[in-house]
Amino acid sequence: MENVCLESLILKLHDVQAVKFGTFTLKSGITSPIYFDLRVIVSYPTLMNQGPVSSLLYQRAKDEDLKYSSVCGVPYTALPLATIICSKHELPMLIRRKEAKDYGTKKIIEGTIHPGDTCLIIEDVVTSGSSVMETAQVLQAEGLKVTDAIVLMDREQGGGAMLAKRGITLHSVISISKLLNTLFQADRIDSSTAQSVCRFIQENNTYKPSGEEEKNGSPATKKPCKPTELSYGDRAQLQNTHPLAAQLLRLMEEKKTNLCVSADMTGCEELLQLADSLGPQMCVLKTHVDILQDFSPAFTQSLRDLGLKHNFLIFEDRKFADIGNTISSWSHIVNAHAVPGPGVVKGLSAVGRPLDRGCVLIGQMSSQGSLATGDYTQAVVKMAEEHSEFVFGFISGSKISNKPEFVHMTPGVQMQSGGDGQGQQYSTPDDVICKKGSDIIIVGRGILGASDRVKAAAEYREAGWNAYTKRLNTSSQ
Ligand SMILES: O=c1ccn([C@@H]2O[C@H](COP(=O)(O)O)[C@@H](O)[C@H]2O)c(=O)[nH]1
Repeated sequence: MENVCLESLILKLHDVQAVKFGTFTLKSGITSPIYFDLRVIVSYPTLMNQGPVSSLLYQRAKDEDLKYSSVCGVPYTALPLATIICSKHELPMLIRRKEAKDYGTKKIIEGTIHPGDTCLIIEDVVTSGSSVMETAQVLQAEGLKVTDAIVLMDREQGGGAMLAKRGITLHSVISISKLLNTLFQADRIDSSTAQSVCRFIQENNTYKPSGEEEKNGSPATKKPCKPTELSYGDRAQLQNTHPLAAQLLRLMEEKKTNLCVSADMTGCEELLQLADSLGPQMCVLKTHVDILQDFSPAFTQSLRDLGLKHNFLIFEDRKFADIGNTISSWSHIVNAHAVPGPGVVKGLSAVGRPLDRGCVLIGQMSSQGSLATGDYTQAVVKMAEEHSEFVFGFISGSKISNKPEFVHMTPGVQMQSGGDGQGQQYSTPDDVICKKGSDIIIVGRGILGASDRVKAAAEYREAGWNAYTKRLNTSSQ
C-alpha cells in the first residue's frame, strides 16, 4: 500500500472531521482524547469512491492474498464501502440486517448464501472488535466461514487480539500510530496531543487475556501505539526547535554522527590537536576549560576556527549552578543545574541569547547515587519547557522529555557498561541511544584512553549512529 496515498487519506479524513481531538465521552463512559466519526465520509463521494477509502480496503485484502466469495460490511458505516467494493470488483455482497424483519422472509442476512463459502467482513473502525464479531457470528450461523476482516482504522485497543482469539484475523488500513505520526508531521497536532492519545490507547486496552494466554503471549499481540521517531533532520525543521538545536541536529544528520567528544585535558595545544584530528567524527566537542593550565582567549578563537573547519559545536561543561551572572560567551553550548531556580537560566540567557548561544539543563547525572532523579528531573523538564527560548535540551541518562525539539546528551558512555571505580557509571552507545532514547553520546576516556584516538572515535561514532538508525527502524511503521 502506497504510503503517500495513505498519508493523503489521513489528512483528508482530518479535513472532513472524521478524526477529532479534544475531550470525548465514549459509549463506555470513558473520556477519550480522540474521536472517530467515519459516518461523515458518506457525504464526500470522492473520498468514498475514486478517493482512497474503498480502494485501500480492497487493496489491503489483495495484499494479504485473501480468498473469499462474498463481502459483508458491518452495519451501518461499512455498508456503502462494501457496496462500492463489490460493484467495482464484481463481487457478491451480503447485507446484514441489524434486526430481522418481522414479516415476509424474516431474514437477518440479505443476499444469496452459499453455506461453506468464505465471507470477508469490512468495517470502518475497530475498538474492541465486538461489532465485527457480532456480524461474524450472524454469518457463521448461516453456515458461512469468516476468517478475516478488513478495517479502515484500528484503534489498537485490543480488537485485533480479541478477534484472533476467535479465529478471525484483523487487517487494518490505518493504524493509530500511523495516523498520529502523519498528523504530527503535517503540523495538524502537536507532540503532546500525540503522546496523550498514545497513553490513552495503551491504558485502555479492551482485551483481557486469560491467565494461560498471558503466560504464552496473547494472540495477535501488536506493538503498542508509539509515534514514529522523527529523524534528527526532521526535528531540525520543527517550528519549536531552538535555532542552535536546529543547527546541531542538521549537522548531525549531514555528518552522520551523534558523538560528542569530551576533551578533558589540561593543555591547550593538545586539546586543539585532538579537536583537529577528531573533528570529522564528532558533532560536539565538550570542554572543561577550568582544568586547562594555559587557557587564553586566543585558545577559544583557535577552537572556534576548528569548529568551523570541521563543522562541530563547542560545549563548555561548566555546570553553572549560581545566581547566573557569569557565562562563557565563546562556547555555543553551556549547561546549568536547575538547583538555583530559573534565575540561573535567565542570567545565562541574558548574555548567551544575543550571541545565539543555547543551554542544556542537567536533568540526570551519570554518577552513582545522583540525587537528580524522579521529581527533580521532572522539575528540570518543566523549567526547560518554560525557558525554551534559551534551553534546548538536557544532560541526562535517558530521554526525559517527549518534545522532539529538545536534544538529549548523555555522558558516561563506553563500549562496555561498568564503572570507573570513582562513581562514574558507563552505559553502551546502543543502550543510551536505542534503548534509552537519548540523542548524543558523550565519550571522554573511552576515546582519550585509546592508543589510537582517531580509530576509537570512529568506532564510537559508528556505534552511536548504528544505534540511532536501529531506533528509527524499530519505531512503529
Ligand atoms: O552526569 C554527568 C555530567 C557530565 N559528565 C561529564 O562527562 C564527561 C565524561 O567523561 P568520561 O571520561 O567518558 O567518563 C566528563 O567530562 C564529565 O565531567 C559526566 O560524566 N556525568
